[in-house]
Amino acid sequence: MSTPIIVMGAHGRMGATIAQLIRNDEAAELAAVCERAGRGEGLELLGCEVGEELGAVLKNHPGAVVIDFTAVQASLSNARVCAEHGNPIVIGTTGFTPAELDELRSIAEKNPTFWAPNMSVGVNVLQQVLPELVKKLGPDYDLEMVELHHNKKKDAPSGTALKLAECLAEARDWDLQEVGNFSREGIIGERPKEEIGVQTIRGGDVVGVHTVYFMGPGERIEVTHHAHSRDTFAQGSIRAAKWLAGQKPGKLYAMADVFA
Ligand SMILES: NC(=O)C1=CN([C@@H]2O[C@H](COP(=O)(O)OP(=O)(O)OC[C@H]3O[C@@H](n4cnc5c(N)ncnc54)[C@H](OP(=O)(O)O)[C@@H]3O)[C@@H](O)[C@H]2O)C=CC1
Ligand SMILES: O=C(O)C1=N[C@H](C(=O)O)C[C@H](O)C1
Repeated sequence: MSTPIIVMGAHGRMGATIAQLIRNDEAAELAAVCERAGRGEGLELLGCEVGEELGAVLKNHPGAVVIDFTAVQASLSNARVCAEHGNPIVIGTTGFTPAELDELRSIAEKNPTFWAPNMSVGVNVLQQVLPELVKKLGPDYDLEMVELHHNKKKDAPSGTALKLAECLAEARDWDLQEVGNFSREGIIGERPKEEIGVQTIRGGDVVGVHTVYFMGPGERIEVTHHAHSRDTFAQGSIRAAKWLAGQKPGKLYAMADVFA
């Protein structure tokens, strides 16, 4: 069976990658792509419907799954439109505030909705493994993270870094809102024990690198995930779309649900 998929932001770095991979996937069909009004030039080469307004496109494709890697306000609006039409939606956009994520959670109660700040297999395995490392190393190890991305990225720290930092914090029974330190400058004094530092580096065409440091007495462990290309995220989103097509609403699904 082939899952019909609609790709938002099809000229974007992720949208374009996802649309191409769907075309090469026998178990998925590129039903339509959407771009901002007047920005659809060249997309007709994809051989599917090219739309500007999601609601109008969904009327032609009941049941199709929408994949959205755009921007926070666009993704929220697209999630609302999908809920009106009953089309499932997979969102990869990062930079949501806690309140905006709450809105996605409430939409997910009525319509199948999925969000993951990183759709690679490796990062999702890291989410399971990092808490084990925190617990096995014990409380003497300081936890820090550095994330590198390309110079076009708009949000900081990355959604992945925030998610991994949440995993670290939970493993220590800490609240990231209280212990997260996202910038250091000046005479800041000694590092508090209850802290997780997350530093952001931007430059060039780096696809995405996340390093978690466990720094203790006399030694340190560094765990790094390198994304070699956007295909790894795109393949994850297509896998999630195929999976979401068969799900009922109820919760905001994540990659762990797909792997379960
Ligand atoms: N979850 C994951 O695994 C991954 C998540 N991401 C996240 O995905 C998002 C997109 O990344 P990327 O592809 O690099 O970004 P791009 O800027 O390359 O692409 C975004 C696309 O969305 C469109 N868009 C943005 N805002 C709007 C809007 N308000 N209305 C309609 N269309 C809009 C853009 O159009 P225009 O150019 O006209 O603005 C563009 O086509 C980011 O939040 C990024 O962090 C990225 C990689 C992996
Ligand atoms: O904007 C990107 O490029 C990426 N964004 C995601 C994030 O913010 O974590 C995932 C990946 O690292 C690439």
